[in-house]
Amino acid sequence: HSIKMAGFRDDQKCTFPLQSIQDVVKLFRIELERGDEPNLALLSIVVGSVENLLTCNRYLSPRNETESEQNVKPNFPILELSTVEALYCKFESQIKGCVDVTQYRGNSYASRELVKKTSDIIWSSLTRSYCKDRAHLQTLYSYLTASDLQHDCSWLLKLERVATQKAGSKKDLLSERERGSWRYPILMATQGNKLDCFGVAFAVVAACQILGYSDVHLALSEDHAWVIFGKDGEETAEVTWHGKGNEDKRGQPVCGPTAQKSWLYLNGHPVKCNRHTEVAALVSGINPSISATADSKELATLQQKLLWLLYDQGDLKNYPMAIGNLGDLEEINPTPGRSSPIDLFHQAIFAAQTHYANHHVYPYTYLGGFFYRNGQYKDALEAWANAADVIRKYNYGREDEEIYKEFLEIANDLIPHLVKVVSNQAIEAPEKAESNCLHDPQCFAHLLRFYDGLCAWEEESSTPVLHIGWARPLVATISKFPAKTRSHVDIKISEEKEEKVDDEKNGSVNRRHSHGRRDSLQKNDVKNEEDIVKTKVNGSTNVSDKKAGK
Ligand SMILES: CC1(C)CN=C(N2CCN(c3ncnc4sc(CC(F)F)cc34)CC2)S1
Repeated sequence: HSIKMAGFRDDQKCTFPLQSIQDVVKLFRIELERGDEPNLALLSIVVGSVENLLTCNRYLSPRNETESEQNVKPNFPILELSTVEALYCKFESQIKGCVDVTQYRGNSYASRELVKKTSDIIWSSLTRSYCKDRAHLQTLYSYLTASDLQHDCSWLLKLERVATQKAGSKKDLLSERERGSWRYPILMATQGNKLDCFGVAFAVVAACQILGYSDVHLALSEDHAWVIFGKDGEETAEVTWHGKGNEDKRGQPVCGPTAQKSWLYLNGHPVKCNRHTEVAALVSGINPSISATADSKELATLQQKLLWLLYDQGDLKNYPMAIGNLGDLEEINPTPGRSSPIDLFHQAIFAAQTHYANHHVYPYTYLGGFFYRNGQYKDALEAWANAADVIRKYNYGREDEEIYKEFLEIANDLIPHLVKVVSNQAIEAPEKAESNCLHDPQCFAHLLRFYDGLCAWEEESSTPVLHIGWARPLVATISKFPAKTRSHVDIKISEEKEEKVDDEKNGSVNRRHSHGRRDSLQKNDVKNEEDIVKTKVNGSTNVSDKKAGK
């Protein structure tokens, strides 16, 4: 049956061909500022095309012809409207060809069947087997074009070079524009649909937008993505897989015991996107890495400018990770007149505290990582202790590996390194010993709070967290703090009766006994209040706060 192709509007077309970072930013500005919804499929194809050219296809522009292939420095590809339209129409016809919306006519909200059907279309068209955590698999460009040929791309470039050299005279040199467009049909010819976990979820939302369902939106945790739909976005559905070796739960709602306690689902505090936040997720997902050691500067600059555009529109206000990504980019390449990385990381923390009941870990690890890289070790320990105060709210489950690895690296790699550096400082510059971290009880208090959070995370969990591999670095770290420092940390055992603390972990009321051990009680078996005491850990410094590096 004939499918009506919705071409692009004039204000979208007028920005093509895209030949610079500014052109792409202008297209995004038009999409974001217009009254109607930004077109997720269009923007994903554009970003994916540019990313592919700047990282996989090591774009050669005529000016670089003479330079040897190795140190080619791309400036910016030329992205033709025809290429983007062709890929968009391919996606649109595939989706509209497979979903008979007349079957769902009537209710203006999407149904679970429709969401599952859309997910099945994307899912069943993915290449059989491929490396799922490879880079550059997050956009519709990757889904709609062959990535297999990318490896042969050098063959393609050599073929072109031979062809143009054969042509001899200048006039036969194909213009970059023609060569560029000629190059695409081959990439489109073979199937090669690849997407990563996030890419599948994004593709489902983009497909539902094309089908006219404005209620289907992306829900994002710190390591997973699913969709919300229906009246007030009350319905949830898994649409993609998570991790390795986990059976996918596509079509099922996100609920039940696993979703309530595990970090993977953020205990009911995921980022619930609107169309603008979905554009922010697409931009956050831009991956400038060319190789393990090299990044495309152009692509990083594009990502940074697009994030500032979204920031200025207020679209990052409830998206802590996107603000964190911007902070990382600003650390590498500061934009004059803009917020500092530390300000941005604090804005991400504020967003998590304001919108998500402080249930997100990454805002604190963004900040901790920044302090660590910049040698501000006391602040790093405090940020990591705050991160541990978040994870203590959860039970550790088998799909929480990513955050487990994050804390493992902090505890067994970053903190031991930090402690080695400061103990060398104490030896090399004894006169500065007073401001040294190892002589600051507050640093030791942060360390204890960090480990206490990990212990609390483990309690009542189905899977243990800590093991002997954690103990060795812990002992080494603690023993670097002199007894004098440790003695100044007063662990207050106050006899006052503790307020009931409703720990969101499992609805139980948590109380602390005099030994600081946490013993969670179920709601119904309330113990005798008198033996409940409160323990507080904080460092009282033997130097003024100022000198303690506050
Ligand atoms: C402090 C860190 C270790 C540095 N980067 C971190 N990131 C955390 C993950 N990142 C993200 N940045 C924006 N949005 C999202 S949504 C998502 C889950 C996925 F399944 F959809 C991940 C993620 C970006 C990078 S955490």
